[in-house]
Amino acid sequence: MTRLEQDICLIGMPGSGKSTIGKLLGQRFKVSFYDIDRYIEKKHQKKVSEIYKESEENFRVIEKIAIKEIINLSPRIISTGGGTVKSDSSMTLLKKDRLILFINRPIEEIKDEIDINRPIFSNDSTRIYKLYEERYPLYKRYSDIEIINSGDINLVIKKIINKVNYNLGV
Ligand SMILES: Nc1ncnc2c1ncn2[C@@H]1O[C@H](COP(=O)(O)OP(=O)(O)O)[C@@H](O)[C@H]1O
Ligand SMILES: O=C(O)C1=C[C@@H](OP(=O)(O)O)[C@@H](O)[C@H](O)C1
Ligand SMILES: [Mg+2]
Repeated sequence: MTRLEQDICLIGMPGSGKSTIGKLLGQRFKVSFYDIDRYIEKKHQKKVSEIYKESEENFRVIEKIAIKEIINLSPRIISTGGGTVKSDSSMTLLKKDRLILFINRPIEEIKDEIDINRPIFSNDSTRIYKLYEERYPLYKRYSDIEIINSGDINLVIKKIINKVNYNLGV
């Protein structure tokens, strides 16, 4: 497949690989890619972790405005932040005309890699398990396809392309 037949949005836990995979898919298909967090950082000239630390509520408002602006730019691929699924109205905007992929990376692999000092984990490495429990139903609810992200990321990209094609009957 040389063309990406369907616009895509990636959801999943923090550290699951959404930003990395979104960028790789954009390069693979030579299509436009936006990462919501990077867009927010450019727009506000501030780290998302700082905005989030000041107030999650305010961050979710900023995030929803960013989603509206990004959608107007008609990107083919969008990577969300791990908590975007907490806002039903944000997900309704993203779900329209887009295939939603749940990037599910084994928690142990996420835990081994990420900095637990991220504000979302409040310096507590066990917090990620609780977060996964809380959010898993949301990732399932909003996704069309689940992708296990484990092992060679290039093989994961291939798996995504195959699953997207299969889903579209291509
Ligand atoms: N399959 C994989 N193999 C090795 N490292 C991975 C894999 N998937 C993601 N990563 C790494 O995990 C880290 C978090 O990825 P990132 O794309 O920032 O996740 P997210 O945007 O979901 O928070 C990055 O360092 C990335 O390179
Ligand atoms: O899970 C969350 O609530 C968050 C995840 C982060 O994005 P990543 O999933 O890309 O790390 C970022 O949007 C913000 O710090 C909040
Ligand atoms: Mg990210």
